[in-house]
Amino acid sequence: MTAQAAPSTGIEITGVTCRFGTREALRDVSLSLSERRIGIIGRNGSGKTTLSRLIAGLIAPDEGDVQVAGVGVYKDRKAAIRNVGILFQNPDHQIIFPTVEEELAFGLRQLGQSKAEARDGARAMLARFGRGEWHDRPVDSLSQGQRHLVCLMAVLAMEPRVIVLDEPFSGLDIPTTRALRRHLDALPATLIHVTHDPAALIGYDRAIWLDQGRVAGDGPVDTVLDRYLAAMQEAGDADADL
Ligand SMILES: Nc1ncnc2c1ncn2[C@@H]1O[C@H](COP(=O)(O)OP(=O)(O)OP(=O)(O)O)[C@@H](O)[C@H]1O
Repeated sequence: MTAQAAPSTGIEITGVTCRFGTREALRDVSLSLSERRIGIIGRNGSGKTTLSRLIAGLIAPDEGDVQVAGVGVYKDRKAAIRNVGILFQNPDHQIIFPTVEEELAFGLRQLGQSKAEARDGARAMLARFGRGEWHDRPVDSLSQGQRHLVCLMAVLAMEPRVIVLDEPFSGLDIPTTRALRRHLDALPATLIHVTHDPAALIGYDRAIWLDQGRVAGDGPVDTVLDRYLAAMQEAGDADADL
């Protein structure tokens, strides 16, 4: 019997252009991502969130193709939720249920778990972050940072192969950030981490710098960050794009 080739676990982005009206958020981007820890940096409006949403299959490219582990993530949503989880920048764009436990259990139900399994899975995840008492808390009663943590726990509970994190530490206090960072570092999943903070990418395998919808830098973190920070210094305050 011949050994079968292992299925691809990588992310293949091929010739992707993404427009909003006449604005090109991404232009002809091709990336083959197989590293476990990948950072995406760039200025406001450079296309980072658009790229994250494409990888998670939440939007379709106008041109080109996005595959994760061999799955067309926009076309095959059922397979995509097993392959990719995304943490949005704003928790209120993600949360749909009134209580914390329901929010965490929802994703597990989507994966085919029974009600009881999903409830147990949700409670186990809350316990892992020392937030067991949150299970019946109305989401409305939590702070923005706490709601962000709920979203992250919901993604982690589903154990996707790839986790896309859009500014995962925004709004979290220092102990929670540290606990989260430790937890993320230990995960076997591939992490795609969108950030404005170069320090968040220390120890990462690869950094991608987006500028005006194109890849301006791609390679080892130190090299890409050096070039990115030099360019930001050069741009200076006068060019702040608000
Ligand atoms: N839904 C939308 N409708 C119209 N334009 C959009 C939409 N989403 C993004 N854009 C535009 O696409 C470009 C890229 O936006 P994107 O949100 O991907 O940037 P970003 O790098 O994530 O920015 P930030 O760091 O500010 O979050 C911007 O010019 C933005 O105005």
